[in-house]
Amino acid sequence: MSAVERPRPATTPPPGAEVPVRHPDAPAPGVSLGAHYDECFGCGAGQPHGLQLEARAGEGVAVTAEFTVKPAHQGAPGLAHGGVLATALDETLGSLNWLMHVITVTGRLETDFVRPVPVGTTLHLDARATARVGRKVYCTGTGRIGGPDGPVAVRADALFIEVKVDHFIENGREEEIRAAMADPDQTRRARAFEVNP
Ligand SMILES: CCCCCCCC(=O)SCCNC(=O)CCNC(=O)[C@H](O)C(C)(C)COP(=O)(O)OP(=O)(O)OC[C@H]1O[C@@H](n2cnc3c(N)ncnc32)[C@H](O)[C@@H]1OP(=O)(O)O
Repeated sequence: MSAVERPRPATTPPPGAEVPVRHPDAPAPGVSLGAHYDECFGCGAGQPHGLQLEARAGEGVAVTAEFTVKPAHQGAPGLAHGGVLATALDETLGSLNWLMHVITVTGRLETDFVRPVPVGTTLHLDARATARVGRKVYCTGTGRIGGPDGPVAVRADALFIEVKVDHFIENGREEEIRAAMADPDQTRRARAFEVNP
């Protein structure tokens, strides 16, 4: 099949796609996004073996984040599990929705594992939204070791799909949904589902 006939990858925006727009109420560059949900495996403090990833707003629709690989995150001896690294990228990319004030879920996540990541390493992540088409948000991200400008260890392109809050309410387990909705803190309640207050 020639390059002309080859179908465009699902994570590559089509020509003429809209440029993602930062919401006027998005956190200022440098501001920590905090955890969107305490029990989130990616960012919540309530998950002792979770990634406890910390993201902060960047310029435009971009974020940076750090995650330190713990012994609980191993695949091969002394090395991070690839699925955990993909989770770190998924979480970082997912946090872009907070800057656009849309609710999205991951539809597709294409990950390249470029270098092994030893336990104890801090992965420096960055992500940005590149395009929007209807409910589809295209984004890309990298994870570097040795510092924010260090060599790339993992990278991903992803397609997130905008959903209504019903996506979580109708599909989530009832006890967690009830608890999250009963949270007296309005921002925390909203952010559990990534709904903007
Ligand atoms: C800070 C927040 C961090 C959050 C943590 C990180 C994010 C996550 O991990 S979210 C959890 C993982 N993801 C999920 O559980 C999602 C499960 N999937 C679903 O619920 C559904 O398949 C969903 C909602 C993505 C799409 O379903 P639905 O709403 O019916 O949309 P559908 O009409 O099928 O698709 C909409 C468009 O997206 C495209 N699309 C949907 N899924 C994919 C996919 N996997 N690959 C490529 N394209 C896709 C469709 O082709 C369609 O495109 P077009 O508009 O051009 O026809």
